[in-house]
Amino acid sequence: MSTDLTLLEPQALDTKAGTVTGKERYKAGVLQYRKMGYWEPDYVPKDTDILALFRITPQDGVDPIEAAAAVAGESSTATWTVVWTDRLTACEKYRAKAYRVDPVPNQPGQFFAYIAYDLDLFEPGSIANLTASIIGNVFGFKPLKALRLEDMRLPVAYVKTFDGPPTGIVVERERLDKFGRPLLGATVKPKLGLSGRNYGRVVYEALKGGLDFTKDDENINSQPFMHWRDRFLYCMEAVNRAQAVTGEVKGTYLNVTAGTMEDMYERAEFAKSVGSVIVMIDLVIGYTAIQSMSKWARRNDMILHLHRAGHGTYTRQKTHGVSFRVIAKWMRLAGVDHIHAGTVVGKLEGDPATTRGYYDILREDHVPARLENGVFFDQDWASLRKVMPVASGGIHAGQMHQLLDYLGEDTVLQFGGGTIGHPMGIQAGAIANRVALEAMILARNEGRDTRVEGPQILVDAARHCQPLRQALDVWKDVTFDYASTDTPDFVPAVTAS
Ligand SMILES: O=C(COP(=O)(O)O)[C@H](O)[C@H](O)COP(=O)(O)O
Ligand SMILES: [Mg+2]
Repeated sequence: MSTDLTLLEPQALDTKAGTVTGKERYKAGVLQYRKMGYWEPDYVPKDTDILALFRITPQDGVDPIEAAAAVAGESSTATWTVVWTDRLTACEKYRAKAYRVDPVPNQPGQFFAYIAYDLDLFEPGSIANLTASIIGNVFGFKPLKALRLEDMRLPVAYVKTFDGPPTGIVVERERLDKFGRPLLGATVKPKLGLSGRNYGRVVYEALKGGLDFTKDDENINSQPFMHWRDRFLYCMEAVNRAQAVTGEVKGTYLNVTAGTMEDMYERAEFAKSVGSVIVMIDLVIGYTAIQSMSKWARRNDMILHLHRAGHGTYTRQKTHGVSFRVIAKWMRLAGVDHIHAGTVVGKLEGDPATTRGYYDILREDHVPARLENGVFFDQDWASLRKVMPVASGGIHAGQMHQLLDYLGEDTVLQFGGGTIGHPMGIQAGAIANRVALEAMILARNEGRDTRVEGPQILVDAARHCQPLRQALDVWKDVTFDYASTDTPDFVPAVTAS
């Protein structure tokens, strides 16, 4: 299997260093970025450098090396013209350095540009500060048709300036007393419109039927049909009753997303005061708000669930925006305990190889570069806690073997429609999911090949479980087989042995 970028065909790029030195360097006027020192092909990144890999699509006629140097310049110290005030600073150190440009395989006009940033350019422990440089002005830069941040290497020295997830996978499992299997959840549906009391009924039935969690949808906050306080009270009544009848720890992610930090803190404090073990926020609240909520969750021993609402606007298209693998890294730093990371088989974007990369980033302590999963850099997390990936969006019991196979054990499998839409009702929907999961885990632990035997294992389990039988019947033909937009650029090379 080949993961070496140097195997790429060299292209006719003029890669030689072109930095202007001496008196000419600081003469007033405009100088190419590569001549200003933002292209250093011989640069060897330091262990403490932050590295970024951009996919650049230069305008027609723009030299890719100059485009890469411009990205380095505009995302660090440069402006469009020479400024003599550079000389009042340690400018050689502070300049970001584009040090490598490769053509993207099979994508004429696109290039991978590697850029190194000195650690001193960034405030410790602030995603807002990091992103203001790395995805700041540079995304509107005219000489580029398009720009995408594909990956980052965050040095240990930087990782250590963040607290990371307040709870993490290990402690979450201990608090919930649930081991050896994925957790099961459901998003309450319909997304909008239920009153507090009806909403609480859905939560109760789903939890009593065997799910571990239910959750608010991303757009449920405090609307006229159900104010947040009503929802929190009815949900916690449901949680407490379900815990009493099942003897299991249960939770419901109460979405505290609101228009201001003050409102979010008020809602989170209330969730805590009525006994919730978990609160939820949406990605759209912004990086600083996420970090604030993470600190709150850490202080209050709460699990923090993040719904990645909005990410598709900038993660999905391969030539533009920010890859979700980078968002996943930022969110592990920022400190969330759960994050939606894709299902592969469900209704939303999720190529298997690319999704695997996200899951590794969230769950491993050391993530090696694996180009076939879209991971370009080794990433050492230096014992930062692990984030539980959440698989959610158009999944049902009939896919249980695939979910386990693709996503592994440390995950939350969330069936919204796939619980609440069950023909026998919500509790039956939950039973179907729990029985399907337990049957699959048992088969796996017995050493069976669940990837191959999965459908039969489900059919066998359904013989003794009418809710599972009905779930398999109703949803058996439901698949979402569409082409993925966000696929890796490298495939493993098959080598003869
Ligand atoms: O409400 C749902 C899923 O409902 P259902 O289970 O009924 O489809 C979630 O908002 C999406 O999963 C988000 O997507 P992602 O997890 O990819 O961010
Ligand atoms: Mg939703």
